Amino acid sequence: MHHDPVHPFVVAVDGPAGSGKSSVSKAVARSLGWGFLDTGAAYRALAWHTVASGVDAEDAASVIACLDSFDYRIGTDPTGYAVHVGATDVTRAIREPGISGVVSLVARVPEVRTDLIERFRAIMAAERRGGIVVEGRDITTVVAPDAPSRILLTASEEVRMARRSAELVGHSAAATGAQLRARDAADSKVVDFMNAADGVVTVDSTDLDFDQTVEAVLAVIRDAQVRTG
Ligand SMILES: Nc1ncnc2c1ncn2[C@@H]1O[C@H](COP(=O)(O)OP(=O)(O)OP(=O)(O)O)[C@@H](O)[C@H]1O
Ligand SMILES: Nc1ccn([C@@H]2O[C@H](COP(=O)(O)O)[C@@H](O)[C@H]2O)c(=O)n1
Repeated sequence: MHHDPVHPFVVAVDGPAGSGKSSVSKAVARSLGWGFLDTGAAYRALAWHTVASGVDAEDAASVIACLDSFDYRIGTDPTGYAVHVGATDVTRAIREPGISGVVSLVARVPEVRTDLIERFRAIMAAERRGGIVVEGRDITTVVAPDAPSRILLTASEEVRMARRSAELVGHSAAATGAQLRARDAADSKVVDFMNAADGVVTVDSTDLDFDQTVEAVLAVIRDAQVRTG
């Protein structure tokens, strides 16, 4: 398959919670001078919007109704990444455990997925840098199954829980770990991001530090660039 120079080179990255998808993908995009799209941020922003609208995230019909007023914007610049819903900057608020605790309820609704996937594809098509690193749960399989480089970024559950706990100061490690595990269990019912689909390269960062993981992902991308000409 040859890469079309008119369109950005798409790197699709999937993996479980806390595997390093967003931090590693952002660093990879920065190093290549490419764009970066965090699709989980959109599901989180919609969860934030439903909560802010007083909607029960368990009620799929009300969540679907929220899509009409979901004015979500995200940049693809890996050095200046921000998420807005309307005029509100929700970049930090969407990382709070309260949102992590309800986001899977929103993400399991098929109409939500169809709507957001359309938005992701429009953002990818509008990218004017040479490439874009897109990360989430179903990027390698549903959003961009034809991407020239597709990666499953994983790490043992123990390591992922430890990394996430180190990040969330002031929250109990046990509660953080339980939430991560519960989110993976709920999300796995919707898409398979624990097993690499055909043609997807696994990068396991359990025994790698951050820089080594970024380098391993860059090596996979370089191989794909050689393969696709
Ligand atoms: N190889 C690594 N070595 C050490 N720390 C890492 C490594 N990869 C990621 N991290 C750290 O692990 C934490 C979780 O990473 P990140 O938020 O990027 O994961 P994620 O997969 O996007 O998670 P989520 O799906 O929950 O949003 C961050 O603090 C990040 O800096
Ligand atoms: N492609 C995706 C990306 C994310 N989700 C859902 O959003 C949640 C938050 O994602 P993070 O990457 O920020 O952890 C995640 O738990 C999923 O519920 C998704 O369904 N598909």
